[in-house]
Amino acid sequence: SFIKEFKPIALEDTKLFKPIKVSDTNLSHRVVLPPLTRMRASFPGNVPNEEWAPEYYDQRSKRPGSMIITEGTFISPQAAVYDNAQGVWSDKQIAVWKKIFKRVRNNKSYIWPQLWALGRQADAVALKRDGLRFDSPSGIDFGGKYGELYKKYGLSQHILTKEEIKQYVEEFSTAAKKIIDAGADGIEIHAANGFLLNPFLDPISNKRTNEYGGSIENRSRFTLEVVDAVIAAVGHTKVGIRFSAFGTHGTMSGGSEPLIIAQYSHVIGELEKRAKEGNGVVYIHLMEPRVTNPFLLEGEGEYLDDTNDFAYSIWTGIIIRAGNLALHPEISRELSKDERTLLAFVRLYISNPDLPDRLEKGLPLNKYNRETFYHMGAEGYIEYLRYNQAIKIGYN
Ligand SMILES: COC(=O)/C=C(\C#N)c1ccc(F)cc1
Repeated sequence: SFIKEFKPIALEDTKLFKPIKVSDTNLSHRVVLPPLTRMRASFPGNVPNEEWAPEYYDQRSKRPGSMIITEGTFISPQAAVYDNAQGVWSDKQIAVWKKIFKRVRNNKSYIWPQLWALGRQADAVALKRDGLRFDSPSGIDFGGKYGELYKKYGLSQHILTKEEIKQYVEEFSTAAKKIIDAGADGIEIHAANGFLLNPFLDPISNKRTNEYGGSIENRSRFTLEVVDAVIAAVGHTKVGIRFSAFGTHGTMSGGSEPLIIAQYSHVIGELEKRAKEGNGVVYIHLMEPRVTNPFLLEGEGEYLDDTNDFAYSIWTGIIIRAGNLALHPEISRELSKDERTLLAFVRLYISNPDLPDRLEKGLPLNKYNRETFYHMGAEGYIEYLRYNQAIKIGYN
């Protein structure tokens, strides 16, 4: 059914529906599908769901010139400790990715897999079962539901050595090369939401005193080494990166850390320096402070004391902004006034495969069901209806 208590506003007169060139891609609109894990990959093997994933991405890229960033996608087995999320390291995985890319390309749209490594947020049961490392920057006890689970399984955090950090850098660049060679239009480095790179960026979790910690520059090093290695592997025109400066998911500081804007200003400044040398990433993708934790419900845990505006005075390229926007069209209208801003909508794009058309015309939106975000099933993945299909069966 449609969301009742929400009055859609047509955004067709905004820049959101003005074409924009993003690196080698020609977008016909600026509504982006950002990453959200869907837990439909098969285990063992972390293979994308061959039956449903091509359909899922085909449905959401139907409007030619759309930009899709995929569900988080693991770079290696050590990075991959959620059984039903997909990876890019094996031939079996690549074979299904090629099917996905073909469907999106047939729609004349573009797809950017998000490259992911779990670090501190790996699943304790799987870590124990597979005898994998529970990787972290400094082994700081971070409590929460994760903390208890790790203790229950007798897991202690492994403080990454410099060699292991280099290994991860290598895995990011190898994964990027593989997935670009398989036909992706670009890749997004996941440096957000408390996963591998994020705890290195955050003083709450990174207490290292060697070159990977102890200062804003040193906390940025791992992320920037990944950026440089991926750019060296696939070229700067195919690389984006996602940050959640104000995020608290995974027991990150969020806005309570006075240094957090300085920290991200430094990283983004380093990206801008590379751009000025003709070797910069294509875009930076920022989670809005309004959404501090993707698992909280609308309006819960909002952080409204700061904005991502700081990034605009540092980074001069494309900025993608994501965070509870579809239900705030007045905010989308405001943010889209900026010439280089793309807006990402994940929950409503999941339940509205034709979301760009609906936002353009101010059409009612299908409700989404959180229960099926992360659950193995076609329901909640490929069964949501396009507007005309919904009307035909009597949605109101
Ligand atoms: C893929 O990028 C993410 O940030 C994923 C998650 C977050 N936050 C995520 C989604 C579903 C889960 F079950 C665990 C983590």
